[in-house]
Amino acid sequence: MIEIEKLYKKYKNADVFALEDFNLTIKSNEIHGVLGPNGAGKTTLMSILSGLILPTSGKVSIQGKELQKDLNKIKSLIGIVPQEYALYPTLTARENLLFFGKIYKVPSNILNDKINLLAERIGMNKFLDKKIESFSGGMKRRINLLAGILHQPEILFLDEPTVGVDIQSKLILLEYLKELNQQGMTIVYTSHHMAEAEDFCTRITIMNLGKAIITEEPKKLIQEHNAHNLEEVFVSLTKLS
Ligand SMILES: Nc1ncnc2c1ncn2[C@@H]1O[C@H](COP(=O)(O)OP(=O)(O)OP(=O)(O)O)[C@@H](O)[C@H]1O
Repeated sequence: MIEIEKLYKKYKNADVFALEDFNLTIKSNEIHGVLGPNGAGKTTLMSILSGLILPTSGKVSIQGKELQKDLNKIKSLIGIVPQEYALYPTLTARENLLFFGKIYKVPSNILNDKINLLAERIGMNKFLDKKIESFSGGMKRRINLLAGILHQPEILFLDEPTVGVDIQSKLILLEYLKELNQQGMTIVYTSHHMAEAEDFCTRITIMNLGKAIITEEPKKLIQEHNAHNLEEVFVSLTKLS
């Protein structure tokens, strides 16, 4: 479970808060979508939850551990798949994954087998010994995902994992993420694709201007707003006033 209370973030030299009185509880085993227009604060939130940047104030606890106090313990419980590729282009996919496996302290006697197994699951086993620079966007995203889950985290943070991805890679990614969720992984993801989020997420939070506007199951939200789909609800709740 992730508990976020009264979270504020103001970047140096910024005039406004990127996050302002942000409160949210993400339950275990959810696929939780964090949705919002450009600049809403999604990446800022994900970066704080992943321990990459510090909040200005507020409290975050992950699996009962306070983020600022127990960051090292929390880091072994979480996986991070950032918006930008975290991969070294001149190394092969396998070399990249070996590197991430070592950082996350995956035992070296099982690391290579694990890489083979996971790569096979997402259709990348034939490409493991090819350099990242030769990969399409979808292939990079698939390897990027494996880099974030090699250590079997309890919670996975994904920032726009399907951007620049062809439909085949997208389906493979989403199907595999659902499978990981069924095996017990909590998934927190950001996206601008409302149709994708509607189908993929068990609950979503719509945020705007640094604040959480609403948290609900997509179907309930659509019903409650008498809308046809999530996009309609999203547009009406984030309208510029
Ligand atoms: N490093 C930074 N320094 C100063 N301001 C920043 C920085 N990063 C983000 N911001 C500001 O914080 C606010 C929230 O940005 P953030 O990137 O978290 O939004 P987002 O919802 O992820 O947007 P997008 O959908 O475009 O990725 C914006 O006003 C942005 O300009």
